[in-house]
Amino acid sequence: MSAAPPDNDVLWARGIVKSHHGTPALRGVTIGVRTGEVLAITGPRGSGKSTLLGCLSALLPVDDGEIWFNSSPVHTLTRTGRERLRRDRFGFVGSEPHLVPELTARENVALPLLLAGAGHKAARNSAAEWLERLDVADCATLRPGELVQSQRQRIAVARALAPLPSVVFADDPTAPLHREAKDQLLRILVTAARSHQLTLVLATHEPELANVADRTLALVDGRLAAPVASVPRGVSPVSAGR
Ligand SMILES: Nc1ncnc2c1ncn2[C@@H]1O[C@H](COP(=O)(O)OP(=O)(O)OP(=O)(O)O)[C@@H](O)[C@H]1O
Repeated sequence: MSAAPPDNDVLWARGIVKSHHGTPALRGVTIGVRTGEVLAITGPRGSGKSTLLGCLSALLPVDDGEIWFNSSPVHTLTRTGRERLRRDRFGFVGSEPHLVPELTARENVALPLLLAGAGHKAARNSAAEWLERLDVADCATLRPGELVQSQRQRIAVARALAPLPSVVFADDPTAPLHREAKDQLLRILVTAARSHQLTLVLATHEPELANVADRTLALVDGRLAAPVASVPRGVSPVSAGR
């Protein structure tokens, strides 16, 4: 019989274990993500960051352990249930912006809103606002092939945030960018998440990028190490290993 997840955690996982074709990636990770926080997961390449984000975001089923979203179990959901949860409640930004090449930037950002049932005009207006917020309004009518990588990545961020998901997962979103564009994208992502009270879980192998987070946890070889930094914003710190 399991204990109930803490009330103020939007996501809570206990003892999650995950292997890829026999290669262990997570070896028993317990983690809570508080509503509205910016949580950075750091660790060297291969330490399990992407796998952890994949499990928390219901992309990957766990081999063992529990995951709860808003006090509802995720680990018992069927594939369809996980897909629905991802579509309705989560947003994603990867290191490569997977935009639809045939659509303009504005149409790419409007797409998830339309899929969620928004009207054409509302989706179009909201997409335009998000492009403005991310400082790429002038790209609205251009297609991904006409944009540079940093612009495409901003559009991918706009697309992930526009539906106002409960949790945004960003897996090394700045990886392909040069230093200045990295800092700008990260700043803009975190600012947008904070101003809309979105929870952001950010995986990065660049520890200095985690400075923007409220809390940083480090993964080492599929296990969480002790917290490496904590910048609480009016809330008391919580240990990694609850
Ligand atoms: N699809 C897969 N098939 C086989 N092994 C995998 C797969 N995905 C990840 N792994 C293995 O699982 C372990 C954790 O990988 P994961 O990608 O989660 O780490 P990471 O910290 O995100 O690394 P990176 O920073 O390089 O993205 C590694 O040993 C990796 O080789």
